[in-house]
Amino acid sequence: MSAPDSAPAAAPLRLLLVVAVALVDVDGRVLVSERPAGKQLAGLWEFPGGKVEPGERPEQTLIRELAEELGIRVEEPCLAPLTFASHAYPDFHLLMPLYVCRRWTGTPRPMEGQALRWVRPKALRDLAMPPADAPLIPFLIDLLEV
Ligand SMILES: Nc1nc2c([nH]c(=O)n2[C@H]2C[C@H](O)[C@@H](COP(=O)(O)OP(=O)(O)OP(=O)(O)O)O2)c(=O)[nH]1
Repeated sequence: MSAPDSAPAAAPLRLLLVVAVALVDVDGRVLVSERPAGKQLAGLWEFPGGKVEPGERPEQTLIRELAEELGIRVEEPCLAPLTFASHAYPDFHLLMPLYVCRRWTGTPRPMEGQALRWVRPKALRDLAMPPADAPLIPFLIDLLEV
């Protein structure tokens, strides 16, 4: 058998399913959270959320993450799908549905010591966010900016 002419194809990137949410306040601002020092993408502002664990539905993941990260309670019918991110990082491919939520119980607070900010959707363009998040911003502007 002869050797192949071209180099072997690179191994496919592992697909990582992460779910995120834009919490929207009465003024139409969305909550972003700063990734802590020491983690990948540290210092960048992201939407609350996290990895979908085995056996979880994405909505269950969000409800769990919002309780853990922000100390708020969200009911599943209050999570409305908006769009998704599909982005190749060097070591994995991120698939990240983005939900919108306008109703929750409690006041979001930094349960893990992370910095939090409420920002207008247009102001997200000036914020340092993970590269996967940039294509999500126009959807939030269309939905929320008058
Ligand atoms: N929650 C969230 N994650 C995002 C966003 N944009 C983006 O690229 N990500 C990436 C960063 C991480 O690689 C992954 C989220 O994983 P994660 O927050 O559960 O995990 P992590 O990296 O903090 O690490 P760990 O929980 O395993 O310690 O998705 C976003 O807007 N929100």
